[in-house]
Amino acid sequence: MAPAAAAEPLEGKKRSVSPGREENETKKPNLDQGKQKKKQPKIHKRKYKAKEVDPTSPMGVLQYEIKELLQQHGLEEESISNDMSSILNDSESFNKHHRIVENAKILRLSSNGDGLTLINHPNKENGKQIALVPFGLPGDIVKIRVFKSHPLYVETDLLEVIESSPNRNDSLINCRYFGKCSGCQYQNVDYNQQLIFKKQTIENAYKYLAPILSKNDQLPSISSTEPSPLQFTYRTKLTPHFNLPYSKPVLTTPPSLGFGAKGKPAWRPQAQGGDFSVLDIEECSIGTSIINQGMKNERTKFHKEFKNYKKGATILLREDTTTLTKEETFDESKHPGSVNQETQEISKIEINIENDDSKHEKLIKTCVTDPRQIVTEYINGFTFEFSAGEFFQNNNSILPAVTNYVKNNLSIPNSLPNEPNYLVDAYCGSGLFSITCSKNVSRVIGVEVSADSVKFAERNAKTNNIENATFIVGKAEKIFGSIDTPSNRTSVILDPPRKGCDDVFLNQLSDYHPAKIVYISCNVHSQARDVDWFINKTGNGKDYYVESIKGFDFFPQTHHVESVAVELYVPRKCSATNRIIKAKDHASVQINIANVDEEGRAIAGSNTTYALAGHIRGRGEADDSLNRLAQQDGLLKNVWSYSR
Ligand SMILES: C[S@@+](CC[C@H](N)C(=O)[O-])C[C@H]1O[C@@H](n2cnc3c(N)ncnc32)[C@H](O)[C@@H]1O
Repeated sequence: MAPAAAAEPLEGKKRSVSPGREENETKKPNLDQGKQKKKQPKIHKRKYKAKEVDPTSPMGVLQYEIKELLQQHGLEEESISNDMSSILNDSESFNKHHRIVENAKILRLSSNGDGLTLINHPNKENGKQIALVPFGLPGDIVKIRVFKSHPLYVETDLLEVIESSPNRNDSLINCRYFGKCSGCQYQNVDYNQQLIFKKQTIENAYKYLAPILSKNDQLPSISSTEPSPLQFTYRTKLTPHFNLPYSKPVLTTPPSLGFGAKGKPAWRPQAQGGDFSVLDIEECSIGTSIINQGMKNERTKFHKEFKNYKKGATILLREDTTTLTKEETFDESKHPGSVNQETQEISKIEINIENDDSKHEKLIKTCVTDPRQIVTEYINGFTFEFSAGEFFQNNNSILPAVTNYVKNNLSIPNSLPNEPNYLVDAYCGSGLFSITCSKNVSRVIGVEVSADSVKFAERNAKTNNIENATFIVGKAEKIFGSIDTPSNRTSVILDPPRKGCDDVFLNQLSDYHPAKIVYISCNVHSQARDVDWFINKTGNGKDYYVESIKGFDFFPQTHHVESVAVELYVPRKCSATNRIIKAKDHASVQINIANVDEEGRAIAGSNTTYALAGHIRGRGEADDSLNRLAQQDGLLKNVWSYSR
C-alpha cells in the first residue's frame, strides 16, 4: 500500500510553468538556427513525494484502516486511488477533487478519533474516495469540504452535521474551542461511550499490529477501559505555544497563543479561538484549575512582551503541589510559580484536606513555568519530585488505579510462600512504578536514559523510605549487563516512549527470560507490534502468552488511551499446562495448574488457579497432552482441572 503524503493545492504555490503552457506558448522564429541550438523551455512537473510513515503512527495505522474498509466494502485499491500527478499539475483536476460533498455517512472512527467515510470518486465511475472527517462520529450524516488529497484518501473539514449519530450529544461540550482545537475529539460523546471507543482502538491495534497472535487466536479479549476519576480538569501539564512569521514584520498585535487548530471546520460556528493554525486559547477545560490560572497569567505577560520574541516558543505550565500543616505558611521564595500580572503575586490554590495526618492539612497548588524547577506530586501515599520539564504522567487522578493494577499483576504464579521476587523497571523515569511497586519484592532495579530522572528516582526512593531500589543511567538494554537477579523470580515492567521498544532490547529481554512482563504504553500500536514480535520472533518468545490487555483512560475527551499488557512466562516443565493456557476457545475457564517435576509429578505447594477467560481452544489439544501425562502415572486429576 502506498505511504501517506499530502498534495498541496496549486493556488498560492510558485510553479515554473503552469499546466498546458507548452501548447499555448507563441514560438519566436529562431534566427540563429544552425549556429546555436536553442534551449527548449523546461516544463517542471510537480512530483508527488511519498513520505515514509511509521506503521504505529496515526498515519501508519490509517493504512490498515483503509485496507479493512476496502475489504468490508468489496473495493479494490485501484477504485479509491487518486492520481496525484494530475491533482498537482492540473488545476481542473485539483478543483474537481477539492469540493464540497453532501450527505456522507460516517462509517467508523480512525485511531486518531477522526470519522471515516466513503464518498463518490470525482474521476472514476463507480469509484470511491476514503475521507477523513475530524469531529465526525459513526452514524453521522455530514456535509464536508475536501481540502487535501493523498494517494488513498482525502482530508476534509466538517461543515455541517445533517443527521446526528446516536453517540453525538453536543450539549455535553464543555469548551468554547471544541470543534476547532486539535486537543479533544470526544467532548460531545458520553463518557461511557468514550471508554468503549478506546477499547475498540486497542482491539484494532492488536488486530493490525499483532497479526500472528491475532491469526493464531492467541490474544485474550480486551478488558474494559478503566475510567479516569476526573473527566475534566485533570491535566497537570499543558504547553501552549505561538508562531512568529518568518518575514519578521513588526507585529502590532500579539499572535495567537494556544494549541493547534484542526483544519477549518464550520459545523460549530460558536467555537472560538480564531482561524489561524495555532488557536488563541485562554482556558482549557481538561487542564487543572491552577494550570488554567497559570495560562491566564502567562498570556497576559505574553501580550506585554510579545515584541521581544525573535521566534515562536512553547510555554511550559506544570502543576506543583506543596503540603503544609495548618500552622505553616506558604513560602513563595521556595516555590516560584506563575505570577498574577495584576497583583504581582504567585498564583496559588489552597485545598484543605481532612485527615488524621497532622503533617498534611492543606495542599497548595502552584503553576511552574521553569523546566528546571523541581515539582512535587503525591500518589497513593508516595511523594514524587522531578524536574518540571522532564517526563511525568500528567493525569494524577488515575495514577493510583494504574500503579495498583501494575503492582497486582507483577506477582509470579506458582510461587511458594516466602520465595523472593525481584522487579526490573525498564524506562523507569523518576521511579513511579519502581517505588509504588517496591513493597512486595526483595529488590527493584530501574533503568532510565535521562540522568536527571535517575537522580530524582534515587531521591524519591529515599524520601519514601524505599531501601530495596537501585537505579542505573543508560539505555534500557544496559540493564542486562548488570542484572544479577534470577530470571525465573523476576518481573519486568516496560514503559517505553511512544515509539516502543527496539529489537535489540526485546532480544535481550527474551534471552534474560523473566517470569513476567508488564508492558505499559501510551501508544497501543507500538505495544501490539512489540508483543507480537517478542512472542513470535525472539529466541524464548514462545514460552510466553498474553494474559491480559487493559486500557486506562489517561486522557478523557481525547482519542488517546494508555494500555497495559501482561505477558506471562510458563515454565517449560509445565508443558501440558503451557499448552492448555496457549489454547483458546473464548470460553470462561478456570484452570488449576501446578508445576511438575522431571517425572511430570505435581510439585507440592505450587498450585495456582488461573481465571482464564478466553484462553482455551477446544478441550482436544489440552486433553491430548494431559492424557499422555495422565497415562504415565495417573496424574491428570492431580495436575489440573478446569471448569466453566
Ligand atoms: C513513558 S516514560 C515512562 C517513565 C516512567 N515509567 C513513568 O511512568 O513516569 C518513558 C521513559 O523512558 C525513557 N527512555 C527513553 N528511551 C529510553 C531508552 N532507550 N532506555 C531507557 N529509558 C529510555 C524516557 O526518558 C522516559 O523517562
